[in-house]
Amino acid sequence: MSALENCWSHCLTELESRLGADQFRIWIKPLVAEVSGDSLNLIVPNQIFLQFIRDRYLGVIEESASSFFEGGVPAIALKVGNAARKAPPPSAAPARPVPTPSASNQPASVATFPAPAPSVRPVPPIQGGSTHHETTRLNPAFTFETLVTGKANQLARAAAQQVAENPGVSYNPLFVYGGVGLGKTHLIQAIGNAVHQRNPSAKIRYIHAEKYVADVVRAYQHKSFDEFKRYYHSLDLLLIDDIQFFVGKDKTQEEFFYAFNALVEGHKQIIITSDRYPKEIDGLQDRLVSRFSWGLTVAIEPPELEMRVAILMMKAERENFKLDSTVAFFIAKHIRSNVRELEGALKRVLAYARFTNQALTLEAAKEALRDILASGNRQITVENIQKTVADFYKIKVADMHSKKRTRDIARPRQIAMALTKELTPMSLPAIGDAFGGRDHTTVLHACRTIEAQRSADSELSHQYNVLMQMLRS
Ligand SMILES: Nc1ncnc2c1ncn2[C@@H]1O[C@H](COP(=O)(O)OP(=O)(O)OP(=O)(O)O)[C@@H](O)[C@H]1O
Repeated sequence: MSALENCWSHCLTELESRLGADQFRIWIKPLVAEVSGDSLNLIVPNQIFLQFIRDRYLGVIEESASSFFEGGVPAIALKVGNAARKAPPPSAAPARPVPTPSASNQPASVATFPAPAPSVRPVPPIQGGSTHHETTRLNPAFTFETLVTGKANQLARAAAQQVAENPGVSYNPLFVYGGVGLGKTHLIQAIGNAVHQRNPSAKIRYIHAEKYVADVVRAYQHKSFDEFKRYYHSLDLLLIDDIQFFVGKDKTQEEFFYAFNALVEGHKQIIITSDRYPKEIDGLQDRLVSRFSWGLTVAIEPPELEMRVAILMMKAERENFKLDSTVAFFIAKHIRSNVRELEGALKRVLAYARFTNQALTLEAAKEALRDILASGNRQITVENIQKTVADFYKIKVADMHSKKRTRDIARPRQIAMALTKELTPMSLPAIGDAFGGRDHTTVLHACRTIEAQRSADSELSHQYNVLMQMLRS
């Protein structure tokens, strides 16, 4: 093996550990290395891939190569081509296999309270109780292995993994928040599946908040609160999804408060999700909100382009479909709102290709997604942005044009200006006009202020992302 071949071998090993298995498999593994004189040519499948590698990964590839040569960087050229793939060098770590159902991936049996549906097999009632308890399952597909990681969810995932390894010890409660379809349920069920796998006898309960409310109502009607309490207070892990559904349900909040205290005191783990940061959930009792911040609160943001492509590639792979990166980019560029929509678009494209019995080309994907793209291409207007932001911050649309400068009005107005700059082709003076005849320097100042504050203030950054998601969906 030549020095350059050895160097590429070294880069592969180093890049896999630096970038993580998902990014490595999607972006680095498809590169085919060829030595040409003193230069290392990396052959990529197409032009878009080339641009992406050049913009995002060439820097790290060069760093890695330079560490092999102890400082000197070999010439590395990116080229589009169809080079036959060589066998991977011996030191290159294999790509992570696609998880298949196995003992590690089996659904957890989870007790539920009380009987949710007659179709589910009943198991004997717990001692003294009059209500039937039944088994339900966590979704076996929602595991850490099938969750693609990116900037948008890496913190949440790291926290979730810690909690899965040490439930009741590290962060209690773990509170995960983020917009619709961004993987909150997937993440918390991954914790449930991991805990079950380590400890099959752990008493785990996943419940949607709406169902918990219904359980409280039923316990109330059947005067079976004692049993209700005994059941919930005896769990080892309680996963409760979409807690914003507790708003305005005082009796539910009270019961949950008792369950929360009993579980945390007993070092049993609670994991909660919501579409909002706890303090933003109007109508939730203060004592609950303050308890939610006892542990760790983490956000899941909408995935960036690269992560959306990785999700598409992974989902297609699981369906035994090799998705061309050009097609994956095309879908990911156009479907930006959330992962559920991304999955829907991919299913459509795959079904179309199977149904029409044709290869999954870019043309086929465009055809399959024609109506989604047509509706998604609608223009985002400044009026729409002003209304969405005003509703979100509970101020009047008129305040977007007014001269008021109090912070609770000036901040949303600045956010709306920054969003208008980002989401519409309007010029700074035109934006100034639309915001009560302000000068273009005021708009520029607003955009810069919001940009700086987004990097410094994670809460503001989250709000900005949520607004962006609302406007684009
Ligand atoms: N990072 C990811 N990697 C792989 N799949 C993902 C990822 N994020 C979300 N998904 C998939 O997207 C779909 C929607 O995710 P999920 O139901 O967990 O979202 P959610 O945030 O709980 O939505 P909602 O707010 O509507 O309850 C699921 O099929 C999930 O597997």
